[in-house]
Amino acid sequence: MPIRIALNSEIGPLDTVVVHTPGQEMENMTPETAAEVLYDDILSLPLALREHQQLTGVLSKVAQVVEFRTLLAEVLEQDHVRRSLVVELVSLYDCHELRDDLLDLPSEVLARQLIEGTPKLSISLEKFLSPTPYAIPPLPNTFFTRDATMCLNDRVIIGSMAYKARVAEALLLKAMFKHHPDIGSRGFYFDGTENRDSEVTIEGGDLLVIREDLVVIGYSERTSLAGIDQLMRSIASQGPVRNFIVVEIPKTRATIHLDMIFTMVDRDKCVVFPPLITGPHRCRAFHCRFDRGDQASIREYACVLEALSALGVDLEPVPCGGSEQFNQEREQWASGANFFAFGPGQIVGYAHNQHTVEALSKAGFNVAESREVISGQRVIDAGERVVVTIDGAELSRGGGGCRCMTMPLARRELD
Ligand SMILES: NC(=O)NCCC[C@H](N)C(=O)O
Repeated sequence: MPIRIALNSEIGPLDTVVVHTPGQEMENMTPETAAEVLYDDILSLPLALREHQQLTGVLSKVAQVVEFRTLLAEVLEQDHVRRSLVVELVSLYDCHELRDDLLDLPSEVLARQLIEGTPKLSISLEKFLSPTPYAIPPLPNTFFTRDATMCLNDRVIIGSMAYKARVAEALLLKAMFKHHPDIGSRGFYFDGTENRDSEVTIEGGDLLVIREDLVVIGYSERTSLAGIDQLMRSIASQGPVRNFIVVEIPKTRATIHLDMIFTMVDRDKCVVFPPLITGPHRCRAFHCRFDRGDQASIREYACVLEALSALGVDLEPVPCGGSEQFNQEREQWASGANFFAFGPGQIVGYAHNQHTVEALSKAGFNVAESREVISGQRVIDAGERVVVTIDGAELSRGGGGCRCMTMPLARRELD
């Protein structure tokens, strides 16, 4: 399965996507520790798994779906990778006493354990009295494969995570991209794990690839201005991206990333949270263009749709939650604007956001249930506009939707 990184849109027909089926890490938290690991509540793994299987079931019908856990285990077979990753993690969490035990584990067990958490050895009073049973903590956000690394054109971006709870995800994924023998790229546009300057943060939910030369970036709770400036310069110096539209979004829990309020779903359509994208309090957008060197010329627009239109991308907004603000707010909170496109006009999202699904139907999308797509009863025609719905009442309580749970590596060109 050799994979070449190739991604120049949000909606090109999907070839390969990385997902992570949640494991025990999802239940390795208590109500007290949930907030620390960026959860709003504790989740039930069996319920979440059932829903996640609907997502992977649908995507497997149309593309190659690869499990992060498998890729990680494969890359850990290389001794130098295993050694450098383990050393990096025991240093990050100050638990050098675990190094040799970890190095001795079979690759599959080690891969699982690095995600599910490594129990502590109480070799000091501080460790003995520490309230957590873990030396290397579980990574319950791993199933949001979107955020820690990103693909753009034929290269990779390694995120600079805003919270320590997600830093290890970036290290594990970086090892995968750097060393997996079957994954080929032209290298990294940016490596946010290199210089851990706390001012510089970048997460994948804030990066939308519109065209080979055009990217939209959210300036959010998770992605800082310092991060955006560095990222833009680094990408522009390597090309072919020259145009960036930066959208300044509120720094709130409901809007951690831009993809929670804006996702592209077809050549001419996007799903938006109206209060922040089209309404009177819409977020301003800045077109940053790099023509010469690392200096940007910047122009402000009233909103992202205006900025995109000026660059030749006209998108009709479909309102998350329909026409009533009350429903828009409820459904946005439940990841109602967060769709994943597996082809132009072919998207997957949560069934519980009924007003959003209805708005998509009005905008010309057929509605299909994941069960019928997976069983083969419902075949998706080439060129059909369709939203496939999955159950997501449990998954969405982890704080994200279908775009957050998918990291596309390769899409075909749009014609
Ligand atoms: N792209 C996204 O919006 N991802 C959702 C991430 C949710 C996760 N609990 C977090 O707070 O990082």
